[in-house]
Amino acid sequence: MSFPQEVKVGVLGATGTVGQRFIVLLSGHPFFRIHALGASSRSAGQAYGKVTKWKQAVPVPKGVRDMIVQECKSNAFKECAIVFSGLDAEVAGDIELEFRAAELAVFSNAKNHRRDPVVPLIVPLVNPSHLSIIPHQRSLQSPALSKGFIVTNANCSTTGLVVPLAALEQAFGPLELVVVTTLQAISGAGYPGVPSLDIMDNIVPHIGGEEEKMEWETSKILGGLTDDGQGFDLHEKSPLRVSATCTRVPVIEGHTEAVSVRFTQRPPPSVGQAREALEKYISEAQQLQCPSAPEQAIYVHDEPDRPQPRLDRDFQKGAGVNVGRLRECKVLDLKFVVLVNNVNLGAATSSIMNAEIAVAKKVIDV
Ligand SMILES: NC(=O)C1=CN([C@@H]2O[C@H](COP(=O)(O)OP(=O)(O)OC[C@H]3O[C@@H](n4cnc5c(N)ncnc54)[C@H](OP(=O)(O)O)[C@@H]3O)[C@@H](O)[C@H]2O)C=CC1
Ligand SMILES: N[C@@H](CC(=O)OP(=O)(O)O)C(=O)O
Repeated sequence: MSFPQEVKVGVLGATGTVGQRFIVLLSGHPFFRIHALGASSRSAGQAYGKVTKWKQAVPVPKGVRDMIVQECKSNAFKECAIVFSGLDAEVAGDIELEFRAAELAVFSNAKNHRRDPVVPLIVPLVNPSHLSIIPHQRSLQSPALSKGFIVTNANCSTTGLVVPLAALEQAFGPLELVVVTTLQAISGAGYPGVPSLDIMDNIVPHIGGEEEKMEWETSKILGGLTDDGQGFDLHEKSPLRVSATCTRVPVIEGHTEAVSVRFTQRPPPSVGQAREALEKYISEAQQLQCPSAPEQAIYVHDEPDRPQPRLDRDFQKGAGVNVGRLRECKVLDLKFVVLVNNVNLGAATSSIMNAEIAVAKKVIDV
């Protein structure tokens, strides 16, 4: 696969937790070049390095430190072929619509447009085929667009869940039931996020709206397109029931999830068969040789005490999914533990990989 030499990109919400990870990843990217940065009026007009409460483990990249942060208005981003959004969901909806209307390709982390019937919700290691709805999305705008569109990536916990589920469905047919309990890192709540007095020495057994997102998004991602290619079938030919419990734990980065699944296929696959299917799973992002794709989409740990967030969240630059403790479930069929880096594959890495796939598939003309 040959990629272009240089593609100008912008980052909205550049000062936030996800925005900062975008900056780190894009600064070392082989062909995406950071051209414009946007945030709120509190930050606009000031140098990025001065206004950002930088929390990454590497210094602010030199080329970005002195860039002036813009207001999130499309005019300041018109030279960008791609705009990544790490905007607060309070404002992301309208800003992203304005950018799309200005013929910009928007790759968003925010939840606002995920349920839109013509906006693809793409986890790059699972369903890049959903990009094929974009011409229809453009045709529905008034006036119809030739370049602009919105692609969203999923909730960070959903992202970690659907990769092993996709591998199991590909090998053994539709799943029927999924029960998942998450232990989510505090970075998932942005900065400054959860007060230290709430999370130290504690577990908070509720994250507003999170369980509903996991239960709904999973079917859109694992389902296909409708027969006319103009909508999503939401896995409706074989309805998938998902029950999620989401908790916040005192971990800085990396969401852990305990998952049990039941297959429609009887008898269900054995532990050994499932292990092989998970390990052999190859995503389209890998086949297209996207630079941000992991070498292995799912790494299966055999040690009984892995995956662990502190040890495994940066494996493969946080671009793959860790699975461990694969075993029989005495209530459903199989159970296992997932670890996903919520800020990388759960957010910035997925957006970047989605954009790489869109470039590779020529959805974006660069
Ligand atoms: N953190 C995570 O693990 C994940 C987050 N997400 C989603 O990604 C998005 C960003 O999350 P996160 O980085 O954690 O959030 P943060 O709160 O850390 O950052 C929010 C960003 O939005 C900007 N912003 C706030 N208000 C406005 C406004 N009125 N106009 C323009 N920009 C504004 C902020 O700019 P300023 O600094 O100027 O205020 C900041 O850059 C959210 O939608 C979140 O739900 C998705 C998956 C995972
Ligand atoms: N709610 C997630 C992060 C997030 O912002 O999710 P979403 O993009 O679905 O709103 C967490 O707390 O870990």
